[in-house]
Amino acid sequence: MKKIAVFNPNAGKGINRHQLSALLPALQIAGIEVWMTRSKHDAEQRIREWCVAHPCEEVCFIISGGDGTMHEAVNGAAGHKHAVFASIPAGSGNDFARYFGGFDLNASLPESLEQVQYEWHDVIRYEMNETRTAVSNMGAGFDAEVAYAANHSRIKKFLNKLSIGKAVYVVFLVRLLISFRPYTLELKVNGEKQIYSRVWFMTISNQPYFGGGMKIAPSADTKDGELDITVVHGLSRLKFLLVFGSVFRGTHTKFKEVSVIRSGAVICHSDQDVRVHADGEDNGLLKAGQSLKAAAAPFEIRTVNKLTLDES
Ligand SMILES: Nc1ncnc2c1ncn2[C@@H]1O[C@H](COP(=O)(O)OP(=O)(O)OP(=O)(O)O)[C@@H](O)[C@H]1O
Repeated sequence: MKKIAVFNPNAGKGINRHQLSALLPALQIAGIEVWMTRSKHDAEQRIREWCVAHPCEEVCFIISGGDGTMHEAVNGAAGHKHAVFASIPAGSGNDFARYFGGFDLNASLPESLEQVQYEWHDVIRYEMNETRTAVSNMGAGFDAEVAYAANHSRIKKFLNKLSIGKAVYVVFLVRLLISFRPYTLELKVNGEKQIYSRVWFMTISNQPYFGGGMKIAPSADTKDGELDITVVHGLSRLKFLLVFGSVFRGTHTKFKEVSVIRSGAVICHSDQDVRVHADGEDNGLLKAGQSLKAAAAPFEIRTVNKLTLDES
């Protein structure tokens, strides 16, 4: 199988920039083509071009970056049935690798990649301004605002260099806790309409983790053909902070203000403009009254089976 390793030098604290040059000869000897992304959207664009040029070729895209780079890769390869994805986690959050597994960027990488097996998983196919795919999760509201503010801040890079990149989220979490305006959300799920008021955020999950290790949807499973929808609503600012803290342990679902719904598809409407993310990447504003449609697309993605690798 053809193997292409895609490195995002901008991800996380920049380990790719520092470690890749030492590993390049080994990757080349192993016949692994290496691309370094040049800008945002470059990975998606180049993968799309490669897939169009090689419609029938089996290929493994080994993505070294964070969830945003994997999101781009999966969307670049959309429709190419012969693609497999592997992760070398190098981002700040790395929720893809936390669930699907990942490889270390070290001298044994080419050898490890020789032994892998693959598994099919569901993805989230969503439609807002265009039709796209999310691998791990997407959401609307407070969390998307925090991610947007953090990713557009100058201090993220600085904190990443100090290996405390996640601290930037705490800074903006506190700031937005004061200014965020909860919204009214209408969901169409399982043939029913449900309305939630004072919504802080809503996530649509394919797998349990989001936001860099928070277990927002503890029961989510990428092979059940269902989306796990979590709505956090009707809370004071103080209680929201308490519930948000409990997400790290996955105990938030005990609160009555946290609704969990499982459905194959969902249509969302908000009463005000609300920010949306997909795999932690900003997806713009869902305008008041605009539809966000999402559905589980069963067994649409093949990822490297890390467990098999560990056992071999
Ligand atoms: N060469 C590049 N220069 C600037 N930005 C890039 C480049 N290559 C990719 N990007 C962008 O960098 C952003 C951050 O990448 P990514 O999300 O993978 O890392 P992260 O934010 O550190 O990790 P995580 O999403 O897991 O928290 C993405 O939006 C991606 O599109």
